[in-house]
Amino acid sequence: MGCSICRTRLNFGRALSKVSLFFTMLLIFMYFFYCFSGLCNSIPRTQFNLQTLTPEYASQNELKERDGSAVRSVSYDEVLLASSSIQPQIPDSIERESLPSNGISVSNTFGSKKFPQAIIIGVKKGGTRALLEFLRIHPDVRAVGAEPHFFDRFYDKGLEWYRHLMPRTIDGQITMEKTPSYFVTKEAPSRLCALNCQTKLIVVVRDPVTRAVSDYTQTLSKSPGLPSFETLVYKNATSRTIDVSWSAVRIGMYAKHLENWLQHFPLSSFLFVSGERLVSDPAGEMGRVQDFLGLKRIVSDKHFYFNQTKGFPCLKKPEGSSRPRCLGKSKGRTHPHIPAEVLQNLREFYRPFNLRFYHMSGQDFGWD
Ligand SMILES: Nc1ncnc2c1ncn2[C@@H]1O[C@H](COP(=O)(O)OS(=O)(=O)O)[C@@H](OP(=O)(O)O)[C@H]1O
Repeated sequence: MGCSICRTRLNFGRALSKVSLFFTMLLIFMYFFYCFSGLCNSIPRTQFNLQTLTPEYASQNELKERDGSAVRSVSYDEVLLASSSIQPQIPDSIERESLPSNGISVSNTFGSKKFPQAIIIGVKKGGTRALLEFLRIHPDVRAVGAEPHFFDRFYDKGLEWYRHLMPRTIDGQITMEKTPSYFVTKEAPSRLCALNCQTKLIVVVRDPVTRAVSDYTQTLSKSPGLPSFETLVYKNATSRTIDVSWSAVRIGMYAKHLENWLQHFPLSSFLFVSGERLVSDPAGEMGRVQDFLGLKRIVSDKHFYFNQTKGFPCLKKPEGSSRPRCLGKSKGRTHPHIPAEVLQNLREFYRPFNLRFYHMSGQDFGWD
């Protein structure tokens, strides 16, 4: 009798441990299922800097390049994806000055990753970084710091790859990105329209002559042996025919590129921001941008001061920082001297394109 009670207890104990083992296994299985379906990403995450992995801590607000290798902030997402099969190539064009000035990345741990509702699609060297950084002060704007280059270089990586690059947003916040090369990419408008034809498009335009020189200055800074501007700008030096195959020239033919976009998007989808006014009156231009995006006018003249040394407007309090900050050294560079006659030739070349662009956009930018 006593023994049968013992046996019953023993069997009950065994059954209990089997049941608890079963539930433990079930819990582990559910956890892995939850993670593999991507839901783990909603767990509050930390962000850290590669700086913490490097012996020397970069104390400056912008990321530094040391011995040619960039030290840059890496989000948890980037590390997560780098170890997975879908690797987001962090574009070379990643803007090092896009980080908060304390060097610590601030991550939104709530909300979800959505496709952008608004994109700064161009133009290269127009002032796109300044615009994005100014917009990021707005509490209802969340933007990717780097240029995703999805609709030009990385389209084959697929939409989920693209969405994953986006920051999390909560209701009422808009997701944004900037990739200036979209404006001149033939396939970009149809690809973007296939995703969302309601996307708001912002184009920062600047005098195409100055833009071309700025573009050349950037290339020269990377390749000091580059031929002179005047060598590259002419297809035929004797006849002084402008070489439209040179990207520094081609990008400035705004009317041509806009025509391509207008095949897929109505004019009302666009806001053209003056690159010149973004420097002379940043608050005024930001007012227009906020209205276009349906945002409350929060970014105002209170946020800017003119830095005499830099020669550009800078932010009193950039996103994630309480200290004033200007854009990095690669923004607002001194341009090399170009003979006045060459600039004049280029100005004449652009005139018909500019006039057509003013007509198409309904705005006179006064470049002529
Ligand atoms: N606030 C402020 N600070 C610094 N620079 C400013 C600012 N606003 C506009 N700009 C102008 O932005 C030009 C660079 O344009 P982008 O940011 O579009 O360049 S890029 O395409 O992302 O490389 C850059 O061109 P360069 O002057 O040739 O360097 C600037 O003239």
